[in-house]
Amino acid sequence: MVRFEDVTLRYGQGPEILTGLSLHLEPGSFHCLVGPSGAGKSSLLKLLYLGQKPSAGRISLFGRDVSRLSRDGRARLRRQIGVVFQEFRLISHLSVFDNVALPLRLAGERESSLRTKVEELLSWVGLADHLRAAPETLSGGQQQRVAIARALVGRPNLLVADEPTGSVDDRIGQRLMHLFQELHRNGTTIVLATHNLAMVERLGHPVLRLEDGQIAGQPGEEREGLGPLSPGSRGHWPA
Ligand SMILES: Nc1ncnc2c1ncn2[C@@H]1O[C@H](COP(=O)(O)OP(=O)(O)OP(=O)(O)O)[C@@H](O)[C@H]1O
Repeated sequence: MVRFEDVTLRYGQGPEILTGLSLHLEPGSFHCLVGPSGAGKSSLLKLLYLGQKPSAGRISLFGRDVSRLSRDGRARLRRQIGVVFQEFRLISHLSVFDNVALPLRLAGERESSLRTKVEELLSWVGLADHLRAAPETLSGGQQQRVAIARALVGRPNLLVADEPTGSVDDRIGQRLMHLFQELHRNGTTIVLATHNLAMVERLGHPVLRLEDGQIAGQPGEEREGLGPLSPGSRGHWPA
């Protein structure tokens, strides 16, 4: 599903953020990505959703070497990936409904069929009463839920989420985690970056710990994840 081979990333002439990183994530797996602030979690996710090209190395998604894809091929692949951005990135001049409907409209889905999907999902995340609202009139937590609904509405094969519960209260956070677990059970591959180690432990999925440009533990080697966090490793990273 996801294969990184010797991937290095630097921005311009800056330092290497990721250094010869290799990684293999099986289809249908759920991994939590943790590590200190600035370790490069968002950068790794950016590579995953094709928002950034690596400086060196090879990335394959769904069995395709992404560097060999045409522009159209990249766009098609990108449509199979749902992304929850840390800073939401909602489109301010579109309503809540239209933000969530956007991926389906771009994929050419008919209005009659997308309406039900969008309304159901927005209802599920507790925003049924805000369909016509402008994003800036919502609280941070509500905007985050719109961003999550938009990432999920196309039923992506790969879901990439950057701190997806950072702005919601515990109750909503748990509900969202249930939703992610349900997606995982339905076969979606998920990579979730977070500082919330309690949530990581609750989820109980394999952990990828990013440190010094590498997945900690086996620098440069292919990883399947590190297993659940041990109780002793709780609380190492600042929120
Ligand atoms: N577009 C960019 N241009 C230049 N440097 C960048 C860019 N994006 C990120 N960086 C740098 O890359 C490093 C890793 O940043 P990144 O956001 O990936 O870390 P992170 O682990 O997600 O951090 P946090 O947990 O605080 O969100 C940081 O030093 C950051 O300043």
